[in-house]
Amino acid sequence: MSTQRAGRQGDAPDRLVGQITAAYGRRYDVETSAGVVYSCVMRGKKTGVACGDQVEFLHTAADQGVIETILPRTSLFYRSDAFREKLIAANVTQLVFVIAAIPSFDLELLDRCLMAAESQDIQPLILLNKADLIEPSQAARQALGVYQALGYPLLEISARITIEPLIPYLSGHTSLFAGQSGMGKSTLLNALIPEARQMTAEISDALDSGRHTTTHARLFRLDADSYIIDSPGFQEFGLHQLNEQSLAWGFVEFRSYLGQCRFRNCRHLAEPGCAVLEAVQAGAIHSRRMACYHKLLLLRGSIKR
Ligand SMILES: Nc1nc2c(ncn2[C@@H]2O[C@H](COP(=O)(O)OP(=O)(O)OP(=O)(O)O)[C@@H](O)[C@H]2O)c(=O)[nH]1
Ligand SMILES: [Zn+2]
Repeated sequence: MSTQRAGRQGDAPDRLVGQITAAYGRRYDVETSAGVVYSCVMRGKKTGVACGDQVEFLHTAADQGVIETILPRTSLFYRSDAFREKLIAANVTQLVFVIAAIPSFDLELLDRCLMAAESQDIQPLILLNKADLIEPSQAARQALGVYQALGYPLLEISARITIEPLIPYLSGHTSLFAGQSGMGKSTLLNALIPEARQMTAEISDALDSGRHTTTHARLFRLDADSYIIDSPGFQEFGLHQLNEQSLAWGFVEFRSYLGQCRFRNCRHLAEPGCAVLEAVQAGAIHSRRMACYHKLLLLRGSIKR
């Protein structure tokens, strides 16, 4: 990715198009197809722009701009609770969910990220990092077998040893790297894109955060048609944006049973003749996944307990 900055181009503000390559605070780096980077803010008090978004902006001064319009997106990966939305990345085609045996991982976060990806037609890839930790990885591999059986690709890797096996999976995609803190996202990214380490340090310095860790989403070019968006680690992932139907649809193994229940408006809780519950009883749907669905309904306030 070029780090060339914009120069002054006359008095009348030009209207330009570019892509958000970094989102920090209320400032955004926007890169044009010519590889020029502008530091932009949103017009007025508007928010709602994410790393990866294509935007129209006015070139106001030197390397500065004001974002006027967010162009239509192909996808938006985000989380939300009852009060606010946290946009993570736009226009991604693949979610690379990074997980590792150590520190301990939370499968519910994986379930939730899969929901968010499924609802936006983003293709998931589960990346089990730290495969060099042989014993602990054994247990993780077993736990992740459930997802493999659902058809989700699972790749084992050790970022410390080599990231070579990951490269073919990234080709032609805009991949979002997401996961809990400490799973090795930064190590992976630094191995894939050596200048990423420097950029993370620069942002930390600019924000005076004193921590050289991923605090904001950032887009990197891997090759001519492959991009990576790195995102800060998270410990929770709300899905308030998804209604009951979208939640049920997000569990891929429910899909063939949806529409088969006795009641058309079945919520798959305890209704008689529920095809999804019958599939759980028959062992065709994992009870932990069903429990996760019920918990998500409970959190939405859709069911009372
Ligand atoms: N054994 C082993 N350790 C690894 C591997 N990859 C990363 N680590 C270690 O795991 C720790 C966390 O790695 P990071 O790359 O900082 O993790 P992160 O997911 O970016 O964490 P945040 O920046 O907090 O989101 C570091 O001590 C790494 O050296 C690996 O393949 N094997
Ligand atoms: Zn049902």
